[in-house]
Amino acid sequence: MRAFSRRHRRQLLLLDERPSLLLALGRFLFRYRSELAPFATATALFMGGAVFHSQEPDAVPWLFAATVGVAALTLTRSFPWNIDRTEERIYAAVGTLIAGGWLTAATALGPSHEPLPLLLLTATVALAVPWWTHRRRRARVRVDRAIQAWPDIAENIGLAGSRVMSAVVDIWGWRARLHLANGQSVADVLSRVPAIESGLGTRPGAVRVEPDPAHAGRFMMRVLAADPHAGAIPWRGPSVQSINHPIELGVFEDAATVRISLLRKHILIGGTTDAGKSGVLNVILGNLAACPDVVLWGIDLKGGMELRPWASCLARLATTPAEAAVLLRDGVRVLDARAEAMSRAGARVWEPTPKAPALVIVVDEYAELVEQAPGAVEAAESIARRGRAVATTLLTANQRPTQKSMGGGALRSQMSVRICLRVRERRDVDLILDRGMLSAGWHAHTLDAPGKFYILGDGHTQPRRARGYLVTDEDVQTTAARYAESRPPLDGLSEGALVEADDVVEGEVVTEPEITLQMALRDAPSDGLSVPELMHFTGMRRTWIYDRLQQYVQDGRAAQVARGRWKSSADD
Ligand SMILES: Nc1ncnc2c1ncn2[C@@H]1O[C@H](COP(=O)(O)OP(=O)(O)OP(=O)(O)O)[C@@H](O)[C@H]1O
Repeated sequence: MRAFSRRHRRQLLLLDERPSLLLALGRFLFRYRSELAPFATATALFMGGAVFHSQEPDAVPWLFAATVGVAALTLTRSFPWNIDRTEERIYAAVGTLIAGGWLTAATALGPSHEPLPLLLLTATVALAVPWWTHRRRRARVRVDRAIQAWPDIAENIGLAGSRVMSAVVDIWGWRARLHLANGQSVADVLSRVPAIESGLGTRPGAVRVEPDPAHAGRFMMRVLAADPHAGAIPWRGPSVQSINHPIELGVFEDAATVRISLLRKHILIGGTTDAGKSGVLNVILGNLAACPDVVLWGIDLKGGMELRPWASCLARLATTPAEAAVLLRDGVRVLDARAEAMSRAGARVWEPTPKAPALVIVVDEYAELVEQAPGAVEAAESIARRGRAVATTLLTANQRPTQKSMGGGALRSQMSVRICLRVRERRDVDLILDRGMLSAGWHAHTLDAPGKFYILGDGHTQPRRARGYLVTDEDVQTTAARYAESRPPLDGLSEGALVEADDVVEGEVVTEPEITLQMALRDAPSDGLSVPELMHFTGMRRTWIYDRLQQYVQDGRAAQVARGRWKSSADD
């Protein structure tokens, strides 16, 4: 009996707590205020018409003039609604004309005068349909509801006390700036992203959280209704014809284009196997190949696997540790010669032109260089330290950034553009981007598709998430073939620095592809080697090979042993 009465009392209590019908109606009206706005406006007009008709019947000319005036201002100046889109302005002007016109007629005749009520109803429904279906309005309403629901969501997921400071709707979704309660951190928010997605009712992966660089107790939340990174974004070819202009690399999360300047910038690309490192490298190389004011040299110690497809656009390609060491040493010589000439001329920086091109040295897998050619590292670091002003820069791709290969951060600190694709080890984020980036919330190990990366550009303290364009093998082939013949030679000053150097043999510069060519001819089988084979060994263009062969034949150093096949004349 006692148990029954307790239950009974609890039921009575619950009944008491139930919101009253009025409260529920109020909540419904408030929640759907945007959808109900056309009916609220029609009701207000009806009542306004009744008041004006009985109290101010002489206001008719004023109301008419005000209606025309406001409609004209709306159309021409967006006033007083402050809307930027033409179609929205037209809608607002038409709505103003209809509402003002009806109010004027209701003031003159009375709101119940036939056919005014029917006209009001018809106009309300006709104007309500585009209002209800308008995408931007619906997006704004969704955001409003999410912001209202935030305190409850925050409480449920352990972020009680956090609040939305501001929110902006854009074409891909919305962004909000939030303030955390005392003692909460961005790391707490990051660990609750799936719970936030569930609370907001979005698809998984729709919510992105970024720290506010200015305040540890604030963060930015990005909610993507549509994901610009959902699919591969095809590359449309080079976007520049000079290194003086920023290249287009891909697309940020908010669908803005990623533009980076390569002029006087060392670039570090890092990412695990299949993260899309070659993709990013190819977008950059594709753009640089189209620039007649850049000379490209390449080092690829994985047998040229990565850079060989670009061989026709590379003035030099080193595929062995010895070749890499020579190439980097020459890079330093170019740098020194330029620096000296500039200091003589009192110039501050080397301005690249087709006659005085920039020199970009591409190093695929820098860790490999450190391991296989440790003697060359000093030259690479020297270029990293001193090369910017003389437009002699490094572009390195790293599958395995190690503490050792990054020189304890010395090399990284010179890299002004850092691109971090998906990494296998969480700590690699700090090696590629910067120390502390992992704990600050840049979780590159969670990037979920190839080509997605965080980019830390010159002058920015916070990385941004983006996806690179997808460059296919055919894109590489066609781009390399298209620009192969228009690649510039090095300027006279830089060439001169190499000629003056100690590897002069009887007045001729022996560069490392040339050494490879001579060795290949010397070691060729008795029926010689074909030009495509020699191109494969040296990584050089057909014309370059023919030039050298012609010269060697003249000098008696090589001979054509069969049709199209060559061998060294000296059988040593
Ligand atoms: N931006 C991109 N968008 C979509 N897919 C991409 C993108 N970049 C690369 N991919 C795809 O991802 C796969 C791996 O790409 P890629 O070869 O560039 O990776 P990687 O990091 O260079 O790998 P590895 O280190 O093994 O050479 C390829 O199948 C490629 O088609």
